Amino acid sequence: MKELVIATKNKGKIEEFRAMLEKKGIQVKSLLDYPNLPDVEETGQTFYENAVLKAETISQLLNKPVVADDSGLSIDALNGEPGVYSARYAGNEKDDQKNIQKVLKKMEGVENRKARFICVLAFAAPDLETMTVEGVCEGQITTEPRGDNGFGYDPIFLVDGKEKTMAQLEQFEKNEISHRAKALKKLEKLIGDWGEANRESFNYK
Ligand SMILES: O=c1[nH]c(=O)c2ncn([C@@H]3O[C@H](COP(=O)(O)OP(=O)(O)OP(=O)(O)O)[C@@H](O)[C@H]3O)c2[nH]1
Ligand SMILES: [Mg+2]
Repeated sequence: MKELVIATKNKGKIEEFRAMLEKKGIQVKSLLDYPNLPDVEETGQTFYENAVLKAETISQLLNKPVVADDSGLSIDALNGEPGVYSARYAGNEKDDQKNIQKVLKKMEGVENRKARFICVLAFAAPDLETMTVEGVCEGQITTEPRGDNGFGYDPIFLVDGKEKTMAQLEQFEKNEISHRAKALKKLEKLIGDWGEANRESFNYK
């Protein structure tokens, strides 16, 4: 089986990449499989900068092809917050419940609830120019959490065109419409079939 390293420690992301890629014969590894690697500090101002930083740093350290995901929630009425700070919006402990409560508090009484999830994927490989793609999923912020699936802000994100929050969708349904799924589809178009990417230049094992 071919393998692909996703430069993330986020278990929610890892699960989604596994579900989307393993059915194509790609075994997904994550930074949890490489516990000795240093943390990559997300110093960028944009999803693009952070995704490229994570992908290139880890690809250089492992000398392998690596995909990194930098993603977040952008709320119109909050001028795009929490944005690149989505994971740490309510503090460095990256607590999903605290992040949700902070958003709901800021959105109290706010009429315009329009928001979107954004996912930028960067693909870096030895001797290859790094590629980036973006996927967007539009929706509305609810007034209270609903549903137990997914991770992050999923329970307060009502997906446009569905009468459910992202956390009320089954994983396979989220993986049909999510920002991450859309970005991955674009990346697959750029790379071609992951099997095709299994060339020496990509150093797949
Ligand atoms: O409800 C959600 N459904 C999603 O599908 C989703 N995708 C991203 N997010 C939020 O944005 C942060 C990413 O920040 P992020 O890209 O820096 O990742 P992270 O720090 O969690 O892990 P890593 O990949 O950097 O190791 C996450 O923690 C979440 O709060 C999501 N929330
Ligand atoms: Mg992060």
